[in-house]
Amino acid sequence: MKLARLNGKAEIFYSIQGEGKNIGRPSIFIRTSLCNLHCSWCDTDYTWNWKGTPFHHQNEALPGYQKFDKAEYIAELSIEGIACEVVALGCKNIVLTGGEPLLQQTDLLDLIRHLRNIDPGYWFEIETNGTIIPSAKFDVLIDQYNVSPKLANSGNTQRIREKEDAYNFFSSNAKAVFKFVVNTPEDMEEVFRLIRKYEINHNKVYLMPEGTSAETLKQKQQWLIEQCKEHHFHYTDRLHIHIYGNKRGV
Ligand SMILES: Nc1nc2[nH]cc(C(=O)O)c2c(=O)[nH]1
Ligand code: SF4
Ligand SMILES: [Mg+2]
Repeated sequence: MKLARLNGKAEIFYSIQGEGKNIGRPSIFIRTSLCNLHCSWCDTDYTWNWKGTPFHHQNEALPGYQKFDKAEYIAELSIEGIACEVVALGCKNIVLTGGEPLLQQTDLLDLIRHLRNIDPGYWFEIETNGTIIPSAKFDVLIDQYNVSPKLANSGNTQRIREKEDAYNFFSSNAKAVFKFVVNTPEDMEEVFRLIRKYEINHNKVYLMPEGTSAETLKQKQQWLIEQCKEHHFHYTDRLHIHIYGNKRGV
């Protein structure tokens, strides 16, 4: 399957879950390549912003930014190869992320089965943008969906970012929690519209500030926490940014 490539190696790393419901929990991250969305602030643009594509990313404003060479930034690995690295890292909590990992759900299904054959105690959570419905076979094997639906602030059109069937699937799935990436107070109007439309329980909602530096996260913390208190949402920070900064593979 196609994983993101980091320093010549597939991006599989051992860290702590930095966001959401399981924040702070030691976890192995498996980062798939490819995404069906193109968020302007995406911190993993090396999984989709290929040379020759028309997509825009905010880093294009920075001097020296270049779109990515697809062949260079994708690592093709076998299920056995990935499992071998995971076993060597020795942790049983696995975070499947991307990119959009559900684009490769057939391969992920094989990977989950393979690892559970080795040890039934493996835990699998998946970070998804909530636009793709998992198959019934995939659904029975996954332990938790961390659904991060994208808002207008991502730069994606509503048609591609808001898939009604997928929203309805996740909002009625007991294993799903929702993580909204919020940039300005104005974004909250859209969050409320989505929560009402898809009848998402406030107790399953996490609000996370957008940002790839401790300073940016801090600036948005105060008013976001007030929103959480008022509407009974959870606040989630991005712990790995505070600990490691905006680095890959952490
Ligand atoms: N430590 C850490 N926690 C994370 N939670 C979600 C991540 C992601 O990139 O999907 C992520 C990540 O990249 N690193
Ligand atoms: S959905 Fe996630 S991986 Fe895809 S472009 Fe947006 S932030 Fe990046
Ligand atoms: Mg990340």
